[in-house]
Amino acid sequence: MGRGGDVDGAAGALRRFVREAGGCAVVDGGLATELEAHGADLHDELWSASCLVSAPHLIRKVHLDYLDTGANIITSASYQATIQGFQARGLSRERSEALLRRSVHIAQEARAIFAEGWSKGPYANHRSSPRRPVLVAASIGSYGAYLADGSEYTGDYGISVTKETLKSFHRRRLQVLADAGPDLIAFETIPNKLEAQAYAELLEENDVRIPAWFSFTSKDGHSAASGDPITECAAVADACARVGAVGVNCTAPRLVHGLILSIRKVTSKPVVVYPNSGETYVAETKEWVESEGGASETDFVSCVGKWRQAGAALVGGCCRTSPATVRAISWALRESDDAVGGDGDRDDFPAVAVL
Ligand SMILES: C[S+](C)CC[C@H](N)C(=O)O
Ligand SMILES: N[C@@H](CCS)C(=O)O
Ligand SMILES: [Zn+2]
Repeated sequence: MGRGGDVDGAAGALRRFVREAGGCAVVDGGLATELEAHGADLHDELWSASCLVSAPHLIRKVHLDYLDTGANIITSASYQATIQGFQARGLSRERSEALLRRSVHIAQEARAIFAEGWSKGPYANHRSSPRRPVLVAASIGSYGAYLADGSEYTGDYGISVTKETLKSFHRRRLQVLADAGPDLIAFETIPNKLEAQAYAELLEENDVRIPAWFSFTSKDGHSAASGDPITECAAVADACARVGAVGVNCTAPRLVHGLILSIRKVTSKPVVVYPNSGETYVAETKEWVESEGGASETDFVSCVGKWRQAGAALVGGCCRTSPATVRAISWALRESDDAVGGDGDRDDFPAVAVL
């Protein structure tokens, strides 16, 4: 990824990847959700990052399950992994940084195991084997994730938190994760414009050469969780050449279509959407409860073709979605591909590609 003049660098790289993935790339589903489904207890300030210490093998298994069900992008277990959060638990700075790097390496190991399985499989030497490219995204959860109070769904950090606060909070973590060698950096559940601005400045100042995506949360379909218009938030991402895709995650499925249309008004970068199940998160108990008018997983997958038509180029799931959701998304995209006369490249035969 070039600096300065290479203005379409990150977006161009993502566009090429999406094309290679068959016209729409499949993002994995909820990582924390699936860790819990396998018995992990995430009632902890570190949430899913606690598994980096207690159950790295489980993280690798969940990544593999998402690869097995069709994901083109797997997202590391670093969403709530922060140096500050680990240090608050008595870990040294060195150990905290090692855990951040480990989150990326676990995902890379899963990809290697997956590719190895296929290379020994019945299609290994098939001349016409189609390819399934796979990228590892390093997750960076918002400041609200670290606060562990659900503020990634409100954007309410208090007036004492400035752009500089956010930059100094994220700076070293971003550098450590970038140095671990992921293919992408996924800035997830961004609840306000201020944090997007902080990330954009950090990407430039730290000269991060790995393509990023900015993914916001929304509760109303028009604005980020804080109330900042989604068009203004997406415009921050659009203005940063190091951002390759813009979108929303951990947002109710019923809001996604309108959000795609709004985002497309201010950017031509690929749009990424990976909604949650439509349920509501209760931070005090760290449990999910049914929302009024919430969509079920089935409703969500039936919308995938429409989201693609609206311009989504990367589609997956967030909290309360599973490998079954990802399998269904993958199939839905294949169907929509057929409907729009796509090139039919989507398949079950993987090959590893790096941007
Ligand atoms: C995306 S939310 C469900 C992550 C967990 C939250 N930051 C918490 O610690 O409660
Ligand atoms: N990548 C994270 C996002 C949480 S909102 C996860 O799936 O657990
Ligand atoms: Zn989520």
